[in-house]
Amino acid sequence: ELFTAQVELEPLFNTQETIVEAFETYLAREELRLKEIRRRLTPFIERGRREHQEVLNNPISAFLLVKGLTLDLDDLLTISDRRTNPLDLASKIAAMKNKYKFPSQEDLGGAATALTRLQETYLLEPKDMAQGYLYGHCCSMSLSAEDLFELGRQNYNQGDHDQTIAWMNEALLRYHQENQNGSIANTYRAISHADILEYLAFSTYQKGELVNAIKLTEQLLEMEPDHPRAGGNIGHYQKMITDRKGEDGGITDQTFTVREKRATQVGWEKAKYEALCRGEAQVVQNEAKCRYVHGGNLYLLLGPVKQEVVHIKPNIYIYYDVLFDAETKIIQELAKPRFKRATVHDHATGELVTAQYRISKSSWLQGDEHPVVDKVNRRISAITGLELKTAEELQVVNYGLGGHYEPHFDFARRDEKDAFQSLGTGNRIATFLFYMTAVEAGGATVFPSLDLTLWPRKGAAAFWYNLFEDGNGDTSTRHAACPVLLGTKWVANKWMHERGQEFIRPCKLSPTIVSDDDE
Ligand SMILES: O=C(O)CCC(=O)C(=O)O
Ligand SMILES: [Fe+2]
Repeated sequence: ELFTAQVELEPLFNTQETIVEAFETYLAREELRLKEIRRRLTPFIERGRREHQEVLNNPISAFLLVKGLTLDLDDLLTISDRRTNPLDLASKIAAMKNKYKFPSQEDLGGAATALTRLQETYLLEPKDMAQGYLYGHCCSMSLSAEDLFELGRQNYNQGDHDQTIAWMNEALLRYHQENQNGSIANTYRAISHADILEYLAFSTYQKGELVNAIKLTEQLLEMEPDHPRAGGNIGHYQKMITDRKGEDGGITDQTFTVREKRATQVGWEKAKYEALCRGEAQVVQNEAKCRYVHGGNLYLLLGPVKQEVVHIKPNIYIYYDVLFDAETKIIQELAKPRFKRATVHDHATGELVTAQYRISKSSWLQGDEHPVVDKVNRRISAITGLELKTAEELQVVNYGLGGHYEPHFDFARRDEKDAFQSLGTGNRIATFLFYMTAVEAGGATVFPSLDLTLWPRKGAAAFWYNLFEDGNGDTSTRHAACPVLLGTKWVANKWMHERGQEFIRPCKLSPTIVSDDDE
């Protein structure tokens, strides 16, 4: 899949350019062909304008009249019917499929899902998105009725009827606008008014709004009296209404706020996660403070780092300016050729699988493969004071379209089937997370139990312990990566493990939380 990492979409510009070239050639040839047809038709038109007797009186022009409607007509038809040009185009494009990257149906689905995810998380309106607006940011494009219809259809296929209705309503509006300003020739439309109405009616029915579903289906029937399904559907809906009589009119959701309604749909944690992604519901940390630290480390004495304590118990730190632009570039170049779609642990089987709730690509960089990786590793060790011998390799991540990672723990739970057992280094004691890019909008790291949102700052890093001192997982460290709304998000993870930290952070029997003074 290409949609799971932004960098993987870059080659599509090459593909697009070649497609444009192929069509330019096609158009130029077609234009020539049409011009030739017009040129050959001109004598017919001119003869028609002349005095008929005069044409007939001259044997040459009489001959031409006869030739025109025999030989010349055959030639005209042959040229009108010439298929070599479209066939050339088709075979050229078929050949391109082996040479260039093309997105798949799965990519199309993934890209549409991404838009839905962004819409839900950031409470975007389809009518704004239809104009290309995202969170007050706009761009020079807008969606056509066909585009909007396709988004509706993708949502329909995923069984999301609220979204289907929202997009189809926009499609309908745009359809009428386009018809009014004549911006599209009706003969070449890929969809009809009736197509949109059918989706609208059916999703409305799926939501249980039978009266509205009947109204919409009646409109459909008016447009297409022979529609194969409309008549039957109306009968079916009417029968359902009769059967339902006497029952309560159904649930109205008017008493709920948007957020409450969302919580009933997706659960408390996800609703909180989304709110934090929007920068809402954050608790301001009064005790938060900034300072320069060196922790007695020689390396840092040469240049202490700026530390901000953004949360206490559990302690979460942000370090500023701990990754330099030149290093970021090298790390990105090293990571790109080895990108693999990010996987998650399947609880039941212990296997690694891809999942909709984690959309990104990542690769692992070894300390000895480039001096920069080694230097960065040593810097993490110096900042955190932790032993890195037992740490995992540096994981470099690029998020995809609407890329995100839903709430999760970085540590393995006791019931999890050999998550890290094979490594023999114990559980993930701590997480060090570099932000390699700033994200234009969205893409925060959020902690739903802590009401905490961290906005990516280029060159900064977040750090926290995942385990209590007795080795038990600290469930309040559950966190998530919000969908990227605008811009690019790259991060790099370093997960430190328990082994090797015994003298640095000796384990205790009671689950005391590391406090700021413990370092
Ligand atoms: O990208 C982020 O903000 C968080 C990433 C994360 O939690 C992870 O990769 O485990
Ligand atoms: Fe994580």
